[in-house]
Amino acid sequence: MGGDGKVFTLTEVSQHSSPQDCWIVIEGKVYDVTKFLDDHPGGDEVILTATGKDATDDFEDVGHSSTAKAMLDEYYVGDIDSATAPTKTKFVPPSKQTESIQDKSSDLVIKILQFLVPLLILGLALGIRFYTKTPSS
Ligand code: HEM
Repeated sequence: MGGDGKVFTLTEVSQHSSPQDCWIVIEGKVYDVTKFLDDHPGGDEVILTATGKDATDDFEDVGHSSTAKAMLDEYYVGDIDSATAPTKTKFVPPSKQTESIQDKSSDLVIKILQFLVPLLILGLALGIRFYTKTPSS
């Protein structure tokens, strides 16, 4: 890669967030995309909103082509100090796991309720019918 192995903090990178001076962080690498802004098929706006943070997810979510990924190299200026901007992608699996565990337990509560509520209504209806029934002789 064409970079000189510099390491930047997220604060340093955040200082380059304008159309005249625009850096973005993708997968732990810092790119100076100032010259690319006008040429970006997705427009400069989206790239500018992805500054000052780890833009990996934003970049990936678009489903950029391998051509787009290969273009990154040209703008590489250094790496991000991971202590200042932990790469989100590395932490997605565990957080997704806990999310789904939480989801599962609340799913279970909903399933139990979905089972119990009709039973309660049925019981109530039968109870009312039992107590209001005119005694037949
Ligand atoms: C240096 C960084 C980037 C490069 C080199 C790049 C390159 C490209 C290229 C070549 C395309 C055309 C489609 C393709 O080949 O996949 C594209 C489309 C697009 N890009 Fe990027 N991109 C960069 C960063 C970003 C970021 C950070 C975002 C969003 C926050 C973004 C959002 C989009 C969108 C929305 C399109 C779709 C445009 C359309 O289909 O009309 N790009 N980009």
